[in-house]
Amino acid sequence: MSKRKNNASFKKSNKEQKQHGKKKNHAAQKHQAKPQGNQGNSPNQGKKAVTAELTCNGFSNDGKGLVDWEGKQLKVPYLLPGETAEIAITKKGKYYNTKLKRVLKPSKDRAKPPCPYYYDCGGCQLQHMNSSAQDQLKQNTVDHLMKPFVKPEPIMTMDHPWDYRNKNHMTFGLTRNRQIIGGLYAQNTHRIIDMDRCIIHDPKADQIVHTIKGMMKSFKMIPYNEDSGQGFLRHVLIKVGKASGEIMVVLVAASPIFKGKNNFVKALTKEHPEISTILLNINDKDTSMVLGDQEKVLYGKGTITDTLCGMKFEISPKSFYQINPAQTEKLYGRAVEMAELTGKETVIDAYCGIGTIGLIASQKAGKVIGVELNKDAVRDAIRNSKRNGVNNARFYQGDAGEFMVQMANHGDKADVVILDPPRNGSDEAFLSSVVKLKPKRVVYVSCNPETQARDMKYLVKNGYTVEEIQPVDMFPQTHHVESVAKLVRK
Ligand SMILES: C[S@@+](CC[C@H](N)C(=O)[O-])C[C@H]1O[C@@H](n2cnc3c(N)ncnc32)[C@H](O)[C@@H]1O
Repeated sequence: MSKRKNNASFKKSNKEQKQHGKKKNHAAQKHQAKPQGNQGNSPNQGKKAVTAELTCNGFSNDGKGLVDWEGKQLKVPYLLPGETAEIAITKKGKYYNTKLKRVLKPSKDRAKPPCPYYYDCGGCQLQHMNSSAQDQLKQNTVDHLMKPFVKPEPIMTMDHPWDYRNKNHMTFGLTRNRQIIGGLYAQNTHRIIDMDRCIIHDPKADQIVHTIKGMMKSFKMIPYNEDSGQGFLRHVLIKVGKASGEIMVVLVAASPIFKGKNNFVKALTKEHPEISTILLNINDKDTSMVLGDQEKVLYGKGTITDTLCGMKFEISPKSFYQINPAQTEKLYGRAVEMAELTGKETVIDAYCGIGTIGLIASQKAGKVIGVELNKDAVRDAIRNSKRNGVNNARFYQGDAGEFMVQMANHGDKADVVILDPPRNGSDEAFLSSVVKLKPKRVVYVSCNPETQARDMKYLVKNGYTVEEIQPVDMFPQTHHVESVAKLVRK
């Protein structure tokens, strides 16, 4: 983003920050009877809105209600199937922006969002639905996408679908009258919503952020300003070992010069003796990425450890670790079951992160080969292998696709391939090499069933059958859903 663009958005942000309290109360008064939507199919381009009374006839995969209007299907945030509502529609060119003005006939699935920031934040998309309706929506999403393969199993749900996130990051800023605020961004903006609690975060993590926010003034820690490039503290990232109770605090700053750091660390750990480690991460780039390249340990060992499926895992600040460990145990349990290991197999754990799935599978396999792009995560995986006394697993750093191409070219063998790629799925280099390697089983773990279905279509065209699909609710209150599938060679 250019500086010029940043400046323009800052002016808007300041104005929005000033109006925020007023606007929020207004929405809170209204939302029970008249849910407010503020995100549509396109940016609102300022044309006069038409209000239409429409009935919702379905759901989009991202949790919005679908309505038909003038021969078009439009998405309406916060609208539920079966509901009739007044909807403001703005059209410019071929784009439409919709806003839910008033629900005239509410659905029995409608719930009052417990979070006061829900309609402003956008981090969650489904708090206006009760739990069983959320489960049904995710089930329907996976069922629909997996129709060409096999009927998915019932979704594995979470008993207490709150407080589950073991990782959070909050951003800091200044209001016009130079009060420090901190919280999450409002949806589709870089405007900070000043908040002390996000009800899907680990509560302890939010308490630590609240303490830091309170300490910033006395330590003269100025929040970083994206537009001017001035200031020090950009974000605080917290990782919590839900089983171990260990906590990592990462202070993300624009500069390595941290005056008073020893006193700051002393004061923070005095207030929160449960903190295991504190790091300073330097991010001096004009970027929306949270973490920069350099980091320095200020307190403790720089990593935390957590227990998952009976094994211990060390986690670095930049390594991926599943954000909902209670549901991850269910997910990994099904993945290992689907791998049908007898103790002899060579298993590839592709996109392995800190080695979690591969190391858990290693107890039932002949040999595990893990591959991962992030070098910190690979270092963690190797350490985790030693820590758990595993001697039949090897981990390599590199692109999973290139690694598999090399394996296929060398004529290497694999009995089972487990893959767990990022949201955009795998690539043809990887999938075509799987086909060449001819593993008996492929276990595909995914946080995006859309790309999972796309990739499985390729494997099915090239000699595999999908035998089982298990959806897991790893991200309650949001529209995201995880799914694991078992494919076997015909
Ligand atoms: C969804 S995470 C899964 C990690 C791990 N399996 C777990 O359950 O914790 C995806 C991982 O893929 C890694 N990754 C992203 N692109 C990659 C690539 N091209 N090759 C190898 N690994 C990649 C990311 O760094 C991340 O650790």
